[in-house]
Amino acid sequence: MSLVPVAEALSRLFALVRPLGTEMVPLTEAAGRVLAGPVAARRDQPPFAASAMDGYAVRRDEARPGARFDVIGESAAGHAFSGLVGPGQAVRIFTGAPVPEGATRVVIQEDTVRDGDAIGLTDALGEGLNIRPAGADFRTGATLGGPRRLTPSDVALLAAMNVPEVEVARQPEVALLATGDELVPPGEEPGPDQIIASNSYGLHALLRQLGARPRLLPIAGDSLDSLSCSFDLAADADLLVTIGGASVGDHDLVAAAAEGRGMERAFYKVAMRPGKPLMAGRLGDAMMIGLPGNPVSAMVCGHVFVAPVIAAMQGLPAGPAPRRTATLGAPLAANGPREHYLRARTTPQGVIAFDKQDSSLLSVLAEADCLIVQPPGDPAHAAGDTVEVIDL
Ligand SMILES: Nc1nc2c(c(=O)[nH]1)N[C@H]1C(S)=C(S)[C@@H](COP(=O)(O)OP(=O)(O)OC[C@H]3O[C@@H](n4cnc5c(N)ncnc54)[C@H](O)[C@@H]3O)O[C@H]1N2
Ligand code: MOO
Repeated sequence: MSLVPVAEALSRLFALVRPLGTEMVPLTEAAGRVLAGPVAARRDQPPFAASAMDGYAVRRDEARPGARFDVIGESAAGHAFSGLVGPGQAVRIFTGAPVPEGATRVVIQEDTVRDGDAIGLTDALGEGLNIRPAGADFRTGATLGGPRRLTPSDVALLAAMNVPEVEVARQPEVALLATGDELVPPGEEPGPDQIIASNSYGLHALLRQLGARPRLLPIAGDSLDSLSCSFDLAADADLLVTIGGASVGDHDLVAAAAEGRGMERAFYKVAMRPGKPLMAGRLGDAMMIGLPGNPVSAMVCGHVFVAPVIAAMQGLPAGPAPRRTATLGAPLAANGPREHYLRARTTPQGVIAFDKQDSSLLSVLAEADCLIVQPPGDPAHAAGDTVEVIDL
C-alpha cells in the first residue's frame, strides 16, 4: 500500500469533519473560544469627544503662551460640564471626561499656572490638542470579524462594544483512548513488563490548549473485546482519538476493532516520520483518528493532524498547522521519502535539530520548541539555509 502524502491525509481528515453547533457564553468564558460570526458594536467609542489628559479645556485659537482664562467649572470622567466654554474661559478637565461644548483643545496642566479662579499658560506651551474625537476607536455597527479564536484583546474590545455575551462554537468533546496491555496510568505501580501511559496525557493537554473538552477513557487492553467496550464509552464524543495498536503487529487491533463496528477507513499510513501508521474514519456519530503509539509520533500527529481538525470542527478555516520560516543554526542531513518532522531548538544561531530523533524519546520532545518540517527527498542543508518550522 502506498503512503498517503501529509497534505492529502489532512484534506481527507477535513472531509470527515462535521461542524459543531454554537452556544452563547458570557464574556468571562469567551477567551479561547471560536466566535461563530461577525459581531457589531452597539455604540460609538468614545461616545463623546473625550479629553486625553488632565488639564484645562479652552478654545484652540486662544491657546498661546501667556494667555489667561477664567476657570468656569469642571468636567470629570462620569461628570460632564454642561455649559459652554466662551472666549477667555477654561474648564478644569480630567482624562476621559467629555470635552465641553465650545472647547477645542485641552492644555495639559503642566503647561498652566493656577491663580485662584484663573489660569495662565506658560511659555513652554506644547502642541497637542489632547482630544479623542467621538468614535475614534470604533463606530456603532463596526464589526469584530468571525469566525476567529477570541484573544484577551478581542474580549476587551467586545466589552467596549457593549456586547455582554457572544455566540461561539461548541467545544469538541474528544474521547482519548490509550491502548496496550503494557500500559498503566501515571502514579500506579507498573508490572515488570509494563510502562506508564504518557502520550494520552500529552494529547489531553494539547486538546485543552486547542479549546476542546478532552476526556481520558480507561486504558484498553490488546483484545477486540476490550477495544469494543472502549468504543462504546466514546459513543457520545465528537471525536475519538485512539493511541497505539495502529501498526502491523499481531496485537495491533485498533483498525480491526473499528472496522468491525462499521468504520470505513479514509486512509491508512502517511508519508511522514514520525507518525506513519495513522488512520481515520467515521465511527457512528463520531469522527475517529487512530494515532501511532510511539509517544513522539502520537504527539507530532497531534500537532500536525488533530489540531487542524479541532480548529475546523469549531468553524475555523480548514488548513495545516501554521508554519514559519527559520534559519538553520546547524547543518541538516538529506531526507528520505517521508516528510520529516524533526524536534529542534531555537538558538541565537538559528534552529538546530537534535541529534537523537527516535520516536520514543519524550525527553527530546520536551527540550524542543519547534519541529523542522523537511519535505520528502529534500537534499542536505548547510547552517544558514532557510527551513520551515512548526512552533510547539
Ligand atoms: N514491522 C513494522 N513494525 C512497525 C512499523 C512498521 O511499519 N512495520 N511501524 C513502526 C512505527 S513507525 C510506529 S510509530 C509504531 C506504531 O505502532 P502502533 O501504533 O501499533 O503502536 P504500539 O505498537 O501500540 O506502540 C508503539 C510503542 O509506543 C508505546 N505506547 C503505546 N501507547 C502508549 C501510550 N499511551 N503512552 C506511552 N507509550 C505508548 C508502546 O508501548 C510501544 O513501545 O510501530 C512501529 N513498528
Ligand atoms: O512513524 Mo513511527 O511514528 O516513525 O515512529
